[in-house]
Amino acid sequence: MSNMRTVGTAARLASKRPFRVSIEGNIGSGKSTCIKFFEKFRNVEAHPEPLKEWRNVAGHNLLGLVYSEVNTWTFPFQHYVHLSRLKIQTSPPSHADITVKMFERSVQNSRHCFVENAKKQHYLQDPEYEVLMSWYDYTEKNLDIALDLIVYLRTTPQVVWERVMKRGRAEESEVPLAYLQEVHDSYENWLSAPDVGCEVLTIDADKNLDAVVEDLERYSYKILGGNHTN
Ligand SMILES: Nc1ncnc2c1ncn2[C@@H]1O[C@H](COP(=O)(O)OP(=O)(O)OP(=O)(O)O)[C@@H](O)[C@H]1O
Ligand SMILES: Nc1nc(=O)c2ncn([C@H]3C[C@H](O)[C@@H](CO)O3)c2[nH]1
Repeated sequence: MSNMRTVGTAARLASKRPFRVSIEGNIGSGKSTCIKFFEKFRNVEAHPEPLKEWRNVAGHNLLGLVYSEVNTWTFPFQHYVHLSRLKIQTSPPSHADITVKMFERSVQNSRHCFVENAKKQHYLQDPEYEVLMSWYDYTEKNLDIALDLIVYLRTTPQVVWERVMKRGRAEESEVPLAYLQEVHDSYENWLSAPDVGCEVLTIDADKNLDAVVEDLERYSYKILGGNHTN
């Protein structure tokens, strides 16, 4: 992991790219809420998840389709998620004094979390999985998508399921607790491994909003790259 981190840091220093932070967590864990908290900093460029894009791909709501027919639409949906995340993660900063680029989930998340789960649950056929892996391998070898920090909003499936049902996004209205358990387990497998490739700051996001905001405040120096030499 330290070598991966060195590579990432070296790439950042060489290209003087901003500090890259991915806000990670289950559906309904509070990522958008976290992004909104940091948007107020002038030197931060924050990117929420491109839901609008996923809901209108030449008039097709891919997000709705993947929830309605998961076996048919996971493969195309993961392709489009890859494209949209790649655009966010590799685009240059919007102006010169941006020193932190923050986004909701990442290319690494798709590969190590959602696509791994889709393979495990057979939402993807093996050949489809291998095609996606070829994309990820090429991307990681040829583009600088390295992350400097992951903020993991860790939750329990029951808590986020209640939030998702209360929030009431149309596409997610039928999401079973079991699916949130799958996504949770995929996150845990990914972020508890020794070779994530960057530091992981875990925050207990089961807590109420005020308590989580207090933690974001407490860790904001670190989340905004304070401990890294720019
Ligand atoms: N700590 C919290 N306590 C209670 N409710 C919360 C908390 N954090 C977020 N919420 C609420 O839960 C819902 C989900 O929050 P949010 O949209 O930030 O999650 P998210 O991680 O962005 O979800 P998704 O992955 O689906 O985009 C929202 O209605 C939000 O107001
Ligand atoms: N299948 C699948 N693969 C992904 O890579 C992925 N990334 C996000 N999402 C879903 C979760 C929320 O419903 C909604 C907003 O996070 O989009 C995904 N679903």
